[in-house]
Amino acid sequence: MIYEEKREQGILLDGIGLAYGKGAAERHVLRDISLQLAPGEFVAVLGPSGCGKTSLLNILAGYLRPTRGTVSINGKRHTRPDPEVGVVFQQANLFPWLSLARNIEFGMRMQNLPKARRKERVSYFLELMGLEASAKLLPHQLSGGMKQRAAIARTLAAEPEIVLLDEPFSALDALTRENMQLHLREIWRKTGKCMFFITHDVDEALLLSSRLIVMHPEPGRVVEDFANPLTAGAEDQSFARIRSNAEYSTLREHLLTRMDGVNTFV
Ligand SMILES: Nc1ncnc2c1ncn2[C@@H]1O[C@H](COP(=O)(O)OP(=O)(O)OP(=O)(O)O)[C@@H](O)[C@H]1O
Repeated sequence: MIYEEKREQGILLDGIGLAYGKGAAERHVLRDISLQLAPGEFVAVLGPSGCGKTSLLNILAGYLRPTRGTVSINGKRHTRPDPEVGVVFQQANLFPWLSLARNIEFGMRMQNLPKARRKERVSYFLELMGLEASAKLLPHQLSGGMKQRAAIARTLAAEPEIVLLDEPFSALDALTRENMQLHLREIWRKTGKCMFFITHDVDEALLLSSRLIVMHPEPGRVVEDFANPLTAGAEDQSFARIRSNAEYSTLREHLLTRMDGVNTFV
């Protein structure tokens, strides 16, 4: 019984396959992807362009129906977008007519959470993101990094089971990006959410994740899935310290080869 309860926790992808098009135009984009994602995991997903990372994220989000297989969340079939899955995109996509605080509150309003609870959570996330002083500003008055922090706060405030992030920092400059990475790590540690984080940046994946997944294309499939030894039990280490770990460059090279050398490793 205990085993049953444990087995049902988290997100389960079972035999996911996806084809776009029909007949002669049919293209198999994902094949037989089975993954179990546990609460509290930070999963970085790497892979060459076109290997199906975003398609997989869209299936997890409930935006796209797989051709084969199922997605379940805590034992319940997941087939359409719902508040259990939060999504953060490359561009912040804030509502331009709402203040930063109102943007963060938006998902909670949709869920009809009581006003006092909404207020409390907006304050919590404004503080967590270091955005208290900007609560009343409109999106066009914010920097790129602030907008993306607000977008992450808006997603988390709706209390999803899992947060899907599709290259959320790729539009930011290097300094803002590193700040955002630190913020995200802090938020992940404080909230204990499962993060499913797509990136092209091997360093970002190594610094942030607790688990690393590499996909290969045609059709998209998982070819590597392992716990990140650099961050295990060291989540509060500085990035410089993680980078100075003797294993860092070996692992980095390995991932780069796996991402690049698709033909060598198939
Ligand atoms: N709506 C669609 N119709 C047909 N083909 C599609 C569609 N969306 C994606 N594809 C194709 O599916 C494959 C996987 O695309 P996807 O965007 O999931 O890959 P990706 O790994 O996220 O790529 P990138 O890293 O460049 O964002 C690509 O070959 C793409 O051209």
